[in-house]
Amino acid sequence: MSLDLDGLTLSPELADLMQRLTDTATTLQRIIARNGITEDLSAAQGVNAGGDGQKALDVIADEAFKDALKDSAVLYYASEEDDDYITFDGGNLALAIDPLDGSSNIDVNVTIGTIFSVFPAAATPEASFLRKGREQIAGGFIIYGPQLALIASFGDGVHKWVFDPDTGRFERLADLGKIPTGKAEFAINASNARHWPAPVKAYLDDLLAGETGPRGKNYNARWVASLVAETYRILHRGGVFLYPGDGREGYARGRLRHLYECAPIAMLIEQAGGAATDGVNPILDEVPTKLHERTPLVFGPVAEVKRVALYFTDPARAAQAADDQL
Ligand SMILES: O=P(O)(O)OC[C@H]1O[C@](O)(COP(=O)(O)O)[C@@H](O)[C@@H]1O
Ligand SMILES: [Mg+2]
Ligand SMILES: [Mg+2]
Repeated sequence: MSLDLDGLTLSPELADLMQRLTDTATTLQRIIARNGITEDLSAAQGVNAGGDGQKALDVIADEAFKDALKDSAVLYYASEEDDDYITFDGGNLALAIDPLDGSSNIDVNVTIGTIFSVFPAAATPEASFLRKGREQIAGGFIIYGPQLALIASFGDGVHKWVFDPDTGRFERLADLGKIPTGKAEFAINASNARHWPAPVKAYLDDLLAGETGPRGKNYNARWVASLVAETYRILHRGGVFLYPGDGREGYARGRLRHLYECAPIAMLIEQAGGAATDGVNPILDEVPTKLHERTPLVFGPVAEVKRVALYFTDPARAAQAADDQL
């Protein structure tokens, strides 16, 4: 096995799936490393079911994962790149996947990833996937960056592996602990500020006011436009992420997809002692009604995410409340 699963009690089917996902990731990493030599992986390929333009690598990644799942325990497959659920001759698992996350970064050599969510297979694809994210048996992502890495949770904390190109193995490193608190750093696409709802505008105004404002400190901003990269950073050094709904046409529920982006990220964040909401309600308690459903997403340390919620529910207290009163 090239993925070290020692010490984890995964069912044989889930262990096999994790192995297949990471084997495919090493293939994709090699393809990504050669971008531009014989093929332009950012070339436009059409439009997916969610209305996003597809890049060559979106399609290559989706096909690679589908191929890798032949004869696996995955019965139902739900992908960002497919209009509908796909049924395989599988067994007891249902896999939702964003095969290639952060695709606007392919042509600029910036970190991209694959996000995955695993449920027990039920009688139909809808019954398997359209349920609370709390019922996931695995959630995580693979990140194609300076390092190829895997971050995953099976409901017992957040585990981390780094691919060693010398041995061809994903080596398991120390589990990630709690998301660090107190890091004055936020991630939001500020170009949408004029479209944000009032609570989000007010929250960001208070952060941007810096040490003379209500939060009393200066904040740093980061926006990689790659959910896997923002999540990796926040899990390791803290800070808060927001992709809210906004006033642009089609963005009332933000941009990110509940099933194969937000639910697995929310599982990791909660397992790291943080919180992930749609602004107010926990993502993992919400039930999507369709495959490509969007949801606003806010995540980070619990106190900060609760404070964001106060801007929606009790704006008068939002900036002033002490962390332990949130
Ligand atoms: O370009 P925007 O609106 O800032 O959106 C960036 C967000 O879109 C995404 O790239 C969406 O994912 P895909 O690349 O899988 O479509 C996220 O990774 C990222 O957080
Ligand atoms: Mg994505
Ligand atoms: Mg994608």
